[in-house]
Amino acid sequence: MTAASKTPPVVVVMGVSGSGKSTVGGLLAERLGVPYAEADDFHPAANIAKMSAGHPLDDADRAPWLDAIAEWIAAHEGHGGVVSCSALRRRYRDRLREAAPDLFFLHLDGPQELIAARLAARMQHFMPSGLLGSQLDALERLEPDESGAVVSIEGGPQQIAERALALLPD
Ligand SMILES: Nc1ncnc2c1ncn2[C@@H]1O[C@H](COP(=O)(O)OP(=O)(O)OP(=O)(O)O)[C@@H](O)[C@H]1O
Ligand SMILES: O=C(O)[C@H](O)[C@@H](O)[C@H](O)[C@H](O)CO
Repeated sequence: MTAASKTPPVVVVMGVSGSGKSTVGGLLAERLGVPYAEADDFHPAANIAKMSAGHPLDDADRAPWLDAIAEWIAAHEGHGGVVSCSALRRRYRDRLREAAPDLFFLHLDGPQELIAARLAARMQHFMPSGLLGSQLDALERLEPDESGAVVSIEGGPQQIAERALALLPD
């Protein structure tokens, strides 16, 4: 198969709030020439209200949100796409893989202090930086049988996107 005829992957850019999913996900989609979706756009209004009020989501809150993201993923399988989605727990990723078994997860990972500093500097976003602790508590890292890779969030967005591109499957 030539490179040109290769099917582009569907990639989930995962990680805790403030790890740079939206920033890097958008750049990655641009570089791959595939559609991009922001997982926050799939939340029911009640979820946004809950997080805005400083409360972490639970599994039940996340279920309809994951269903909607899974639908987007299924529609893009075979064509390619990038979606930013925290996908913190293994069972959330299992849910998304039901839509596309070959889904590739890029986990944006870095020191808590760096993420906290980026959140503190972020303006006009509904997610309170105080929820970072609960996000880190919920995080279950990629397991060896999961298709994916860990990307360091050190450096600038373009540098991280380059790093991420190099980790995508051939
Ligand atoms: N590599 C970087 N260097 C400096 N600042 C960055 C970098 N990546 C992202 N940022 C900034 O850090 C903040 C968090 O990034 P971003 O919103 O992309 O994270 P996120 O994981 O999508 O967060 P959330 O899940 O809460 O939506 C933003 O203000 C963004 O501009
Ligand atoms: O699983 C979750 O708790 C949510 O997806 C959060 O991660 C937020 O949506 C996001 O981080 C805020 O932008």
